[in-house]
Amino acid sequence: EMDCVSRKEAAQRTMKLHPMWQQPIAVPGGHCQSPIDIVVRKSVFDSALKPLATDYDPETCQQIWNNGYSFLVEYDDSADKSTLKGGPLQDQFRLCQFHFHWGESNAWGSEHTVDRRLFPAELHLVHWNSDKYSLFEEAVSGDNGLAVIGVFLKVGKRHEGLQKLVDALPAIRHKGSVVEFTRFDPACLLPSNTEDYWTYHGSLTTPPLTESVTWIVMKQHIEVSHDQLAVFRSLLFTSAEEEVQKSMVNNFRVQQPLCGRTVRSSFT
Ligand SMILES: NS(=O)(=O)c1ccc(NCc2ccco2)cc1
Ligand SMILES: [Zn+2]
Repeated sequence: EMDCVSRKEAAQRTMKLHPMWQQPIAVPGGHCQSPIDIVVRKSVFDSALKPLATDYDPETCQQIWNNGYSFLVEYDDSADKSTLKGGPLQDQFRLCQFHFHWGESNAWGSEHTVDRRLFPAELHLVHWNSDKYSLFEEAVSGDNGLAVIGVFLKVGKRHEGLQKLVDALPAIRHKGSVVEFTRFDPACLLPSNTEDYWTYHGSLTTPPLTESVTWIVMKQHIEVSHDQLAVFRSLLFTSAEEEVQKSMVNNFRVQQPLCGRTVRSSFT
């Protein structure tokens, strides 16, 4: 059972187990960190939780790039065009980007787990509270600033909507590369059932690890093919100039202590 460890211990765990971060990370407060293991039988049903209301405009899709942690598809969030409301949220949130986390094998790769079950990958759709803030950067460290939808990926049939994105990846193999990427509707990456989810208060899972996130983790996964996932693994952590190239795999953070938080479910 993961106890609520000291910040030092948590930082040591993160650093030791997670080669991606060499420098120790002093997390702000550190008792609402993500990801977590979702213990289904300990989640609390809340009948007030509404279905997710996403309203994404594919015309706001701008570019896809390799930031050295994952690859991001970025959206124009200068107006309320691609929005998320409903679910556990009281305010309106704007989509700014989505990205994934995955493993070197199909046996692991997700950040959240469900009753300790690992998935080969996890999609994060990142939104910020445009009722309270005027920029993502402000919302990152603000109260109730962010809402991230997590969707688990399983290996199975080919995901037709994902293929346009997979085809763009060879052009951004190295850290820092960017290509134009337009008219992509991220709604195609959501499961058919957007009523059933778990929600809890947590953090970003990469630096700055700020605890401003309302997490919404979908119960239903999406399926992608083995070959599509293999293209994710062809990306590199390293930039073109670096002599030693490192495959972009295992870009997930280890589970963090729940520290007494309640995970609510929108379904029984
Ligand atoms: N994996 S995730 O969904 O929790 C996530 C989402 C977004 C960022 N952004 C990090 C950032 C950039 C500028 C300020 O902050 C980091 C992590
Ligand atoms: Zn993420």
